Amino acid sequence: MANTGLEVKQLYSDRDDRVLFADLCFQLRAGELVQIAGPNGSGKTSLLRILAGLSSRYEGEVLWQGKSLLKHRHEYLQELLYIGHGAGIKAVLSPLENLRWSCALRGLNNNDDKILSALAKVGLSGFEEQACHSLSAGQQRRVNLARLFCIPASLWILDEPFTAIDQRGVSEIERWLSEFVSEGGAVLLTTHHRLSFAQDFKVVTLGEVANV
Ligand SMILES: Nc1ncnc2c1ncn2[C@@H]1O[C@H](COP(=O)(O)OP(=O)(O)OP(=O)(O)O)[C@@H](O)[C@H]1O
Repeated sequence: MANTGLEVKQLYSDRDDRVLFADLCFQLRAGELVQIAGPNGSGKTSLLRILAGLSSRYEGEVLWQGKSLLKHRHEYLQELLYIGHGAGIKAVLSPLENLRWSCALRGLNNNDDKILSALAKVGLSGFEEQACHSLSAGQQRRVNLARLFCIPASLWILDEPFTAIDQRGVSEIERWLSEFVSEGGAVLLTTHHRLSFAQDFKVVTLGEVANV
């Protein structure tokens, strides 16, 4: 099959002599969502960073559309939208400026109409030109999430996308994920929240770590 999405084959990674995961195998196809689950410190963020092309601390293979991520990194990154668990925005810039910057990194210039409609979609109408440091934690998170709607991608990798988001916002994000998947997008995410998702989805659970 030509379009095989993301394939993780026999992935191994460790930190400070502690194995985070070994022989990890799973596949994420177009039109699917996979949740990476596991307790604090089990390696979810480490895995997502590897799959976002930000870390090479691993052994094994990661393929996108059947091609090695290592050999076709640039091509892969053009199709990927990664939102990490940090704020991911520059506090001194406004939402509009932050998103202009994100879009420009993908070669998308003169994209203000799309950016403004993305900001409206995430509930930030009226805050477009206010410095991000003066926004609430949830609003800052929403600035980051607005990237979903102004940067085209076929794979979303999202690390704790619901952090700091209110209850209504969580349902909205779940709906956005569901719509993206229905349109053939692929989503890989971590969350400690119990996902309420319209379609079936897979859960890949990373190993237990010390109980606290
Ligand atoms: N930059 C780093 N330097 C050293 N150790 C690190 C670093 N980043 C992560 N680790 C270690 O790797 C392990 C896995 O961390 P990771 O952030 O991937 O876990 P996680 O499953 O995402 O946790 P959480 O649910 O708390 O977000 C932890 O033991 C952590 O201490």
